[in-house]
Amino acid sequence: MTQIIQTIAELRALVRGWKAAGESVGVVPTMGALHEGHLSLARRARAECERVITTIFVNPKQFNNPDDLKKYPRTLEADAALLSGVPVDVVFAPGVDEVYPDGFITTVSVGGVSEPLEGRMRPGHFDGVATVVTKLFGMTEANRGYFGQKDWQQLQVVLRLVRDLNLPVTVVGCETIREADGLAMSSRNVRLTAEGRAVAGVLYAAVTVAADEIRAGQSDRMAIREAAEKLRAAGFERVEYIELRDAETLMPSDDPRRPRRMLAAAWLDGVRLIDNIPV
Ligand SMILES: Nc1ncnc2c1ncn2[C@@H]1O[C@H](COP(=O)(O)OP(=O)(O)OP(=O)(O)O)[C@@H](O)[C@H]1O
Ligand SMILES: CC(C)(CO)[C@@H](O)C(=O)[O-]
Ligand code: BAL
Repeated sequence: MTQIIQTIAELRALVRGWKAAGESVGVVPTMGALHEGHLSLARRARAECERVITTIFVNPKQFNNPDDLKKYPRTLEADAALLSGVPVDVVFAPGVDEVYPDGFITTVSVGGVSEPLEGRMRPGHFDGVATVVTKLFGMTEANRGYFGQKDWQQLQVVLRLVRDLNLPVTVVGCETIREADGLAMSSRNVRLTAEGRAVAGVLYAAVTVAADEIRAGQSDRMAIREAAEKLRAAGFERVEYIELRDAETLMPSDDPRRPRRMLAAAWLDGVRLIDNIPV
């Protein structure tokens, strides 16, 4: 049976019982509006941990754009129903005041890997993510934390955070789940118009071709320029970035011996889509 819990005190009491019985705990942090991508994380946690907590919290501290926060889909009942099908043990859905009570002043800020790409386009975003993820690890006492590769830079930030602060949690990066046309599943996809949705798969297709070309020896710049042109031709109104980076540090990389990643962000229909693939 999946239980919905909204207070930290109740969550702690439950976790204390599990830990006393020697059970392992997995946490799947989300902002709700769940889709198959989230459920794949929850199923992996279910397979690997004795107890599973999915957190649903639209974290105001990681939104640099107030309109984005206001428009973020909120579907708690439907989310809880999907999670009871996994099933997870607990849906932890605290209110904003529970997570950030009066007087809250601490910020966790990861340097380096937080700075480029998403960090540059969304100032303060990764401080908000690092702060809330640190709190969620503390509240849930999780042994394992599950994160999607769709948010590749976020995954690297969390890995760095856990290493730097010696947090007793293993971070598990899970494969990106895609729609049939390659579009990475994302809660924000519901905001696309039918016309936008029909061309959104071009983002994944264009970076896939660029990565193939780079592997075949074409210059990075040329391959990336072609990908950006394909997006504009398909109707994307703005390409924020398409970059080839070191997969771990997210710094520019022309060393093919290190794992590299192509990462992209582009606007379609007023919706900001992101994607990334290995090169
Ligand atoms: N398509 C996906 N495949 C795998 N993991 C995913 C996918 N989409 C989201 N996740 C992961 O689920 C977790 C929660 O993400 P979040 O609630 O922000 O959902 P989202 O769909 O990414 O929403 P957003 O529109 O904010 O990007 C994150 O670790 C994220 O990487
Ligand atoms: C990890 C996370 C739940 C922290 O708010 C969020 O950034 C997300 O949904 O990816
Ligand atoms: N999915 C990552 C969290 C965010 O976009 O705010």
